[in-house]
Formats: sequence, structure tokens, C-alpha cells
Amino acid sequence: ATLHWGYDEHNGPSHWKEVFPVANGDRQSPIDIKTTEAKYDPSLRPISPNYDPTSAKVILNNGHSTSVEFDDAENKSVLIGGPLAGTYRLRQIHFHWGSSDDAGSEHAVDGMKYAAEEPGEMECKELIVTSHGETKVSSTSCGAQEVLHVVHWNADRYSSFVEAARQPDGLAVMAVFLKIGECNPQLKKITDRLDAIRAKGKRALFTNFDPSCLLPRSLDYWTYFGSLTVPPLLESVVWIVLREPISVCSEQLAKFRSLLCTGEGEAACYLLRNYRPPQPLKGREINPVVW
Ligand SMILES: COc1ccc(C[C@H]2SC(=S)NC2=O)c(OC)c1
Ligand SMILES: [Zn+2]
Repeated sequence: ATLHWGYDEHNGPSHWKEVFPVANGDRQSPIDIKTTEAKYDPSLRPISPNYDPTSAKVILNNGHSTSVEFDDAENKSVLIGGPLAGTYRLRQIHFHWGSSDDAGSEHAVDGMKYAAEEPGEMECKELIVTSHGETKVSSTSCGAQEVLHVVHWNADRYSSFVEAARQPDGLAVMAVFLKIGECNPQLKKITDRLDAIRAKGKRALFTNFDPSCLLPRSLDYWTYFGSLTVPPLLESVVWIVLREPISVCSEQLAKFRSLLCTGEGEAACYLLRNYRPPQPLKGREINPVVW
């Protein structure tokens, strides 16, 4: 039987390799970023997102996540700088979350599983960069997390997203951690629309939206070469993982979990979690960029 992949026991991340053998590849994502092993690369520059709010088109539920899709027919909303050679065009943003308030993001930092496998309070490590740039780690208990992915494709070298998604330097995905705290007024623009797209396959107009409003103050990041975190798991992503999280409140997280992974008229199943656990580094280097 063909595997209809998902996030349940019978079709979740441990089964994906049965249909997508690249799941055991050499540059899979997400990973657990061990900050002490990250190697500083002075050649890396700041990243520079330049988005036009009129690029936003539609918000949809594809059964695995909710995404806002952007018009990528020209270089209207782009990401340049950082580790990127050339102009990467904004394609879409989407989210990953967990089934309880202490799970959900995909990348982890020093084992600070912004996502825990088991629900329940867990001990977290808080990264503190002191004024003279050293990174200290202090243990605190941390709140829930989830993650925002901002997906771009290399429009300098390839003619479409689908073509770029098959190339080793084809995509650039910026990951922003979401940390439980204050309700996020910018995120409210998205969570308020989820009622209109509860069932898989539903979509709604979503215009006049600049995703920069979801970025933290600091654009310090780690970068490494990886993959899509969802089948087909293509190894075509230059990852840019921002160090500073943005806030999200429990009520907003709960709205993501009220989305359905089934279509209208089908027996309802809730999209309670949709994150892939960290994958083996397999010798890859991670470069931190902190100013
Ligand atoms: C081949 O086309 C695809 C396949 C999957 C996704 C979604 C994945 S990619 C990622 S990173 N996180 C996700 O959930 C795409 O996203 C634009 C594009
Ligand atoms: Zn993603």
C-alpha cells in the first residue's frame, strides 16, 4: 500500500524512508545545533529580507501545515546576503507545531528541544551571548515552541521553485523559533484566518502581508546545508536559523492545532503536531553569525 505520509505512529517520520529513501541522506533537516561546535565564518554577512506586502496572495491548509503563498513571478519579495550567493525569491511561509505546549519546533539548539518528544515540562538551556560575544548556556525551564519557516528559491539560477527544489543550492529557508509568552499581534493576522481554512484543501484570500513583521529584532543566525523537513525531503536547502525567537501565546498555538488534516466531509482528524525530530549531522559544519 502506498504510504500516505503524516505524523502519526503508522505514517510518521520513522516511516518516511520507506517511500523517500533520501530520508537517510547526508544532509537531512532539522538538526540539533550544538553552538559550541559551530565554527565562526568571517566571510558570512548579515541577511537582508526585502519583502513587498502586495506579494501575499492566499492562505491554505494542505493537510500537513498551513501556509501563506506569495506571488513569485518576479523579484518582488526577496532574501539576499548572509550565506546566499544571489537573489532568492520568497515562495511561501508555513509553520510546524507540537501536540502540547512544550513541543513543536524542528531545529533544536544545544538539545534545547524547542520541541520535546514527550509532553510535560522539560528543562531547557537558554543561550546568552554576553556583550563581548561569548555564548553562555544557562538552564531554565522554557515554554512551548513551534517554528515558522520562510521558504525562498534561487531565481538567479533556476526558472521555477519546483526546478530549484531539486538543486543543492536551490532553496533558502529561514527558521524562526516561536516561544510561549505574550500573544503575538502580527501572528494574529494569520491565526484569525485559520477558521476559514479548517479542512485540508481549503484556501482563503490573504493579501497585504509582509512576513518581516514576524521576524525578531536581531537577525543573528546559524547556517548549514540541509533539506526540506517534509517529504520529498529534497536536499536543496541552505538553512538560516535565527537565534532570537518571537513570542506566541497558548491560545494562538491552540488555533494551529484546531486545523484538520482531513478534507470536508471526511471523518475529522486534527493536525495536532507536524514536526520532524532532529536528524544526524553526518559531519556537516554549522556556522554561527552573531554581530
Ligand atoms: C517540493 O515542494 C515542497 C515540498 C514540501 C514543502 C513543505 C516543507 S519544506 C520545509 S523546510 N518545511 C515543510 O513543511 C514545500 O515547502 C515549500 C515544498
Ligand atoms: Zn517547514
